[in-house]
Amino acid sequence: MINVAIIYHSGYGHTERLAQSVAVGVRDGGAEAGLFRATELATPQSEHWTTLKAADALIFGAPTYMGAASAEFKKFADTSSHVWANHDWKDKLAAGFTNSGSVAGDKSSTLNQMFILASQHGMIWVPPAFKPGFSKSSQEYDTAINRTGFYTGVGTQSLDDHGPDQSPNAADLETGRRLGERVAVVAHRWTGAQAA
Ligand SMILES: Cc1cc2nc3c(=O)[nH]c(=O)nc-3n(C[C@H](O)[C@H](O)[C@H](O)COP(=O)(O)O)c2cc1C
Repeated sequence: MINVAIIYHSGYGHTERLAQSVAVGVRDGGAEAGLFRATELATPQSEHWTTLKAADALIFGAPTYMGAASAEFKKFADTSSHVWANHDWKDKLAAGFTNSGSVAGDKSSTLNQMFILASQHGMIWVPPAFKPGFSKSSQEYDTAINRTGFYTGVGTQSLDDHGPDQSPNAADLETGRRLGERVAVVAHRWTGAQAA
């Protein structure tokens, strides 16, 4: 069975909600989903590195803090240099998601960081391939899929005065779910495995 690992950080829970939706999508795509906190992968001694080595795809997730992935996610990325040395992740699929308070908020920087991390590992990047859902007067910002209009990965918006039980909204969570589903579907094509 295809195995997809989602490695994420979330300081206040909003990105964690998104990560959970991405995991639902992976399962909807017929694959197994594992959720891993980046803080549990802060040292090379973590047992989770073995699990990641066996995965078919890795999906990276982090909040955008000060125009970049959070420091905890960056710590995980830096620690991954020990598997970079062995090319453990070469030819695995990769994708990314981020959440932040502003509509834009420099989320592109975080998604580019994840794309570069994947490229340094020799991974194959899977963009969401969703059209921007809010670019016509007939569309509603609050209900649009990919309402923030990113192509590199999924970028959602949570309101700073709302808790993770309220925000990101249903459309953003659905956008994350679709990313997980897409990665699972592409992983089946890439590996030739049958969907479960
Ligand atoms: C230290 C810090 C820096 C932040 N920087 C940004 C930023 O650059 N752009 C933005 O849109 N929001 C920014 N925010 C808002 C967060 O992205 C937002 O609160 C998000 O929901 C946090 O996700 P989390 O709950 O998963 O930690 C920042 C928040 C914090 C705490």
